Amino acid sequence: MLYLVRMDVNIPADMPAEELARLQAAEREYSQSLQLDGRFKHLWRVAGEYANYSVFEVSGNDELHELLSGLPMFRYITAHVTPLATHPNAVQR
Ligand SMILES: O=C(O)C[C@H]1C=CC(=O)O1
Repeated sequence: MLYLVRMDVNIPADMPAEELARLQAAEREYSQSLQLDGRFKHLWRVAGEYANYSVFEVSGNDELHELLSGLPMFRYITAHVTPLATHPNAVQR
């Protein structure tokens, strides 16, 4: 199944810079491992916001939840999940 996920990231203003750098490095490593194994299909920054739109291809809700809750930044992320279905007018490429 395909899911569109908007993630809004809210890092506490008082988080020490070293802790933030460690968190961002862990996030990159985890995120890129999912991109490389093919389950994290797209990752786009929302221009001007600390937010992203992501597309995941996974077996279903449980696997999506497992991946999202594994994000090192999960506790600082508000995620809005939209399941995607096939549009009948979409040109198959
Ligand atoms: O948008 C962000 O920076 C948070 C995040 C979620 C996946 C990822 O690689 O970074």
